[in-house]
Amino acid sequence: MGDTGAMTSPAAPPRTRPTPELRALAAAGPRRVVVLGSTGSIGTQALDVVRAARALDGTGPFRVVALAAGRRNLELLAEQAVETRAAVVATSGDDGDAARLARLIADRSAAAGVAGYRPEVVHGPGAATAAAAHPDADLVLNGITGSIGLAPTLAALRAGHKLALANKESLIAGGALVKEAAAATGDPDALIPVDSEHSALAQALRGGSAAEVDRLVLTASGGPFRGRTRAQLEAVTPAEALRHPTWDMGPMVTTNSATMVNKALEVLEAHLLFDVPLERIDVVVHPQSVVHSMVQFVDGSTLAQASPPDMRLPIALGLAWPHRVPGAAAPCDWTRAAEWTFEPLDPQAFPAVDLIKAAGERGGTFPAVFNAANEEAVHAFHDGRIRFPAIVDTVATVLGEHDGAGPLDLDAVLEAERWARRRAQEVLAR
Ligand SMILES: NC(=O)C1=CN([C@@H]2O[C@H](COP(=O)(O)OP(=O)(O)OC[C@H]3O[C@@H](n4cnc5c(N)ncnc54)[C@H](OP(=O)(O)O)[C@@H]3O)[C@@H](O)[C@H]2O)C=CC1
Ligand SMILES: CC(=O)[C@@H](O)[C@H](O)COP(=O)(O)O
Ligand SMILES: [Mn+2]
Repeated sequence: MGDTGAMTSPAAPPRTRPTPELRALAAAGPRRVVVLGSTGSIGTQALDVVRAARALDGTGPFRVVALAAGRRNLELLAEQAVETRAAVVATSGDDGDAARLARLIADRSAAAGVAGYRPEVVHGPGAATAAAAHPDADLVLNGITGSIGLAPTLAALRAGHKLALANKESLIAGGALVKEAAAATGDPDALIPVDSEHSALAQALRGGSAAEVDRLVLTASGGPFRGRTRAQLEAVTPAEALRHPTWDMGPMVTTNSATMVNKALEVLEAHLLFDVPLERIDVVVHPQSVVHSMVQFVDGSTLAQASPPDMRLPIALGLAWPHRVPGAAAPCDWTRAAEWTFEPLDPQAFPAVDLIKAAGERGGTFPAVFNAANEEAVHAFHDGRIRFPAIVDTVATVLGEHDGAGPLDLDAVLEAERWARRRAQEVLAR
């Protein structure tokens, strides 16, 4: 067997020089960026990208104008604020959290010799949404987890900003609402995928016209339980579900990878982003996570995007789109033997992809219900209240009871989500 590990382990990205495109981006004034979910996996890697890009030429193509996070890691949020000198720092926490955050920022800025730095600290459930609409921003990176990211997603687009979207749940729940908000900006590049598969697809789609696209093929690592039967999945533990074979991510997306709900969400995400019908979107299991997805064209040609698993690449491309950031991540080492394998998904053990295709065909609020029920079930699994297969079973039960008729507006989505969460809790308690 080839040495797959050597090709896939993220090494330090190579040091390099800015391209003329990136210089032009910086010369036009750096892209002013809001990072939502800055203390999480996507958020911290986004700040790595900003820092590394600055090191390319001393100034850099990005400037952080606002940061937003929850309330769990105010120390890190304060540290990030002092490093980036963001004008606005948002926490979803309460008055006490905001006061503590302001104190942490004051202490750290004094220690860093920038005692005069006093950002506006905003807090509460609407804080990330306010940050997303910051008037000085050009681009918002949404790295929040869950459909709680929908309001910030809509706020960013409605403020006319570009949206680099990692928070796939907001596109799933908001669907046409998010697409309409993106279209209303008048910017064909308003909605930029950051999810690795969709970044790969966006890159491969540069290889032909929309009419020349035959199928989209999303790769899936298969997660920690690849090859298990449904019966074997009954005994798996939360700790095992959090042991992703190739990516280091937050707990929700990691658990979703284990159930294949992540791939299900991504199939619908691809349909919404690229307007390819669901029946022409496939999933293939590729355990090495080096080929991030593929576009098959009508002439039989397939274009794939390949790189060792490292989110800094799609994040950097998302921040600079349509330009590439030199040295964003290490490339494949083509001088060493490697093996890439592909195998079909087992729909009996992992029915989530089939389930979302049916929900996507029904449209309306069905996808929002799928996601909301899943979020509740994932928490129940980690609390030890249900076994692993019950996560997707719960989603199926709640979807089966949903009446999604009616126009799709924000109120309808929020009401459907509330219903789905309530109903999921009842099903989970059985
Ligand atoms: N991680 C990855 O490699 C990938 C992630 N994604 C997607 O990106 C999104 C983020 O994932 P990931 O970074 O792994 O998740 P994490 O759990 O690591 O991070 C989530 C971030 O969101 C913040 N947050 C939570 N609630 C709020 C709120 N109400 N307002 C503002 N911020 C909030 C958290 O802050 P706090 O810590 O204070 O709670 C944290 O900063 C998900 O949608 C995921 O599916 C997609 C592809 C790859
Ligand atoms: C890195 C990324 O984009 C994740 O969404 C990843 O795809 C998860 O891996 P799975 O292929 O196991 O879902
Ligand atoms: Mn992905």
